[in-house]
Amino acid sequence: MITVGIVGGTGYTGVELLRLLALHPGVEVALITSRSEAGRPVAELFPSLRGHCDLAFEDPDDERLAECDLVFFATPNAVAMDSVGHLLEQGVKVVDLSADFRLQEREVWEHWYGTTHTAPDLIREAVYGLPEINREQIRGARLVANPGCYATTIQLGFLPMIEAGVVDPSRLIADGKSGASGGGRQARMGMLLGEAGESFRAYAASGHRHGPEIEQGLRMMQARSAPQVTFVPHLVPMVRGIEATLYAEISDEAADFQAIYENRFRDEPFVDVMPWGSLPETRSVRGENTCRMALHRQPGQNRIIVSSVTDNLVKGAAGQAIQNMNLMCGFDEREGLKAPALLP
Ligand SMILES: NC(=O)C1=CN([C@@H]2O[C@H](COP(=O)(O)OP(=O)(O)OC[C@H]3O[C@@H](n4cnc5c(N)ncnc54)[C@H](OP(=O)(O)O)[C@@H]3O)[C@@H](O)[C@H]2O)C=CC1
Ligand SMILES: CC(=O)N[C@@H](CCC(=O)OP(=O)(O)O)C(=O)O
Repeated sequence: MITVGIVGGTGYTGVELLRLLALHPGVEVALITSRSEAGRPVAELFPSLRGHCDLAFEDPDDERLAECDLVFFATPNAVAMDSVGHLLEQGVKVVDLSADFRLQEREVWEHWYGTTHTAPDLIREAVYGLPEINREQIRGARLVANPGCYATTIQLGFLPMIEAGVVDPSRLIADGKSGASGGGRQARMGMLLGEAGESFRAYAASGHRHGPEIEQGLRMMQARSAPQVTFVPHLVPMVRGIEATLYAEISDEAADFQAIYENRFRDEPFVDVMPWGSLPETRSVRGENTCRMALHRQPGQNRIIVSSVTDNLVKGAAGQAIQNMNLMCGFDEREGLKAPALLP
């Protein structure tokens, strides 16, 4: 049994960690932080956790966190970096759901996140937490940078064709759509029902911070030339889910893409390749730690198309964080993550 702490327990990914960890037989959640709700019982704010969690929120305190075996940071960007060094020194493992340790180049991180990195020495140590490409490094890591939700959905969708070298990595397109929970639980005008409901729009079309994260991930997959991805996200008036439609130009006409994808992910517990021509839906992964995808090609065209879906709060965040914790702490990778999707 290990003890874990969650920093940011009132946010969408924090409460999703609580929901999933309630069913994990090897984990005791020992403390949950919130500055705005300190002192309030967790199950009072989230009645779905009545009977599963008898803790009250407490103010974040590094000394208290240092009593845990592992700490999840489910906090906005640029928060974890101030505490991680101290926790690692105290022998605590860390999974950071924010972006603080995802980008290996400090200057690139500072450009996209608009602030100075306060723990640059830890950037090199952090392991990018996409188990499908980094499983062995994650097992030995003290600090895991959990990938972004779009980045997970898009990197997994491109992974087999990039590794196999059967497309041009410099001409990739990723058309992403996310539900509103991807933007977090804090109040924002653009996320109000009256603003985002009954409507559909692109955002960050001139550059999103997951763009460099996706390209860095594709470089780890051994792209033969520098990968370039045109990524445009969209906000969909639903709560959970991401669908990414990916386009790549085929460089090897003899390649059997369906076989490449099925072989690459055959032993992956959390990636599902559907039959050729299928259309995965976000609701097929709602609440589930799965990335589900399917391949298409239009007649007479040299583009391969992949439709890839995840639940942004599960495989895109809390589920993947628990998958990483399982690897770091020697549990079965699937522990606590076996439940199928919620339908309808
Ligand atoms: N939502 C999603 O789909 C995904 C989110 N992520 C990333 O995960 C992280 C959490 O996201 P999400 O759950 O949506 O965020 P929310 O905005 O919903 O929640 C943020 C949480 O952090 C706490 N918090 C805020 N500021 C601080 C601070 N300075 N110190 C300590 N705690 C703080 C808040 O509580 P309080 O203010 O009361 O302390 C709250 O509990 C973000 O970095 C996000 O980018 C990654 C993948 C997907
Ligand atoms: C709908 C919506 O706003 N989605 C978020 C998803 C990104 C996210 O959560 O990623 P980080 O972990 O890098 O912050 C966004 O586009 O900013």
